[in-house]
Amino acid sequence: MSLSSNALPASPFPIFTTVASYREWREKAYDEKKSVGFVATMGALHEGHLSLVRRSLAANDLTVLSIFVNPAQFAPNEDLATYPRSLPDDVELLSSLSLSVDLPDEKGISESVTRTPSALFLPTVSEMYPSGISQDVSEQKGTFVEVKGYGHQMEGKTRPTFFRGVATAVTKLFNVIEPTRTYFGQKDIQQALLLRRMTRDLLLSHPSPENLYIVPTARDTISSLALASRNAYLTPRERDYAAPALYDALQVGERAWESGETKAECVSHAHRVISETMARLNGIGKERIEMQLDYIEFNDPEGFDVLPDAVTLEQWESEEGRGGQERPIILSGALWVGRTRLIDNIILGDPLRIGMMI
Ligand SMILES: Nc1ncnc2c1ncn2[C@@H]1O[C@H](COP(=O)(O)OP(=O)(O)OP(=O)(O)O)[C@@H](O)[C@H]1O
Ligand SMILES: CC(C)(CO)[C@@H](O)C(=O)[O-]
Ligand code: BAL
Repeated sequence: MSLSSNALPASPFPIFTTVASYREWREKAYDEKKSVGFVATMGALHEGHLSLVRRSLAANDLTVLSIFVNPAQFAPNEDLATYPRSLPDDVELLSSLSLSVDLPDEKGISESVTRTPSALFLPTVSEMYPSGISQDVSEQKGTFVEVKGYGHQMEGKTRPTFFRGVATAVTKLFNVIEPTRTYFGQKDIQQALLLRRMTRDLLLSHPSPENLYIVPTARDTISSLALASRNAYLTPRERDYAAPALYDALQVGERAWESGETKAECVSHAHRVISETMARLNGIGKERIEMQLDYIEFNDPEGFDVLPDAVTLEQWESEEGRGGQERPIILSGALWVGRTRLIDNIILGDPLRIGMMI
């Protein structure tokens, strides 16, 4: 797809489709000693994305978003072709976003300043992959980034090439945007933690690992369903009655964990929530909703190792259980509802210990 500037929606902020044009703008920000916050997205923006943008507006002079549906993170059998794309709506949403921030003026007196998104980076596939890109890893040529040992568990078990695609695209985005700070969502917790590790391993300075922030999951105010672009695939009945079962199941697992049950028991309680929802929704005479649980699991946030079945909260909190470190646990799951794959997670323990914002 090529993007000519007259195909772009009108916008109060510049939209850069080339690396060169963005870099000119970034150079000016360096000259003016302005900090740049960055939010990477695949578009079809929703309140979850906006919560990341607000965090960036609060802490940075300038805020840049990217919208890029990255082919390398979609396996050949996944939904690259149908992924929701809504650029005019996205630009409209961003155009109406502003945040009032109290800043000291030259005399140190606090004054209120209104910040709005500063720029959108909207590259084409060929701009991002000058050597070309195939979704089939065996056919790929060129340079790729792999965070070895951290991308095969949890989401990587079902999507084995996903994190290689994400790490490659995000490395490129970081190289272009050169953010002072960057913001990722808890909804994709493995992605955020893996990318923080990548910034550390690659000795990146823009952003440095401590400037990669993880923002809590934004949820539907009524059903608590985690907001996601792919929720657009859900039918109203799937969205209202089936999809919320994933978070319900995780919450049941969380309560069982806190009451001292073993990991295996907690997982089994969570599974039961899904199977009972399926039975309730698909009773005689009801329009069928296909639901298929991919996984519900407890993982160590450090290396994403699966917790042993027999472990309990008491054991995890003991010196032996977690090697003397006060690490929380990721309780996460993935559920198919119709053609939509939903993911969600709860952090068991103190989220600050994995550097999450609150
Ligand atoms: N509900 C949410 N709360 C907080 N952050 C979110 C939420 N949804 C997405 N994000 C974050 O926004 C960034 C961009 O995500 P992306 O554009 O893939 O949207 P998405 O809603 O996660 O899409 P998908 O439906 O494909 O999972 C990621 O860092 C992601 O974790
Ligand atoms: C981080 C990301 C923009 C990389 O393509 C994507 O995985 C996403 O939106 O979560
Ligand atoms: N937010 C995750 C992007 C993906 O599933 O491809």
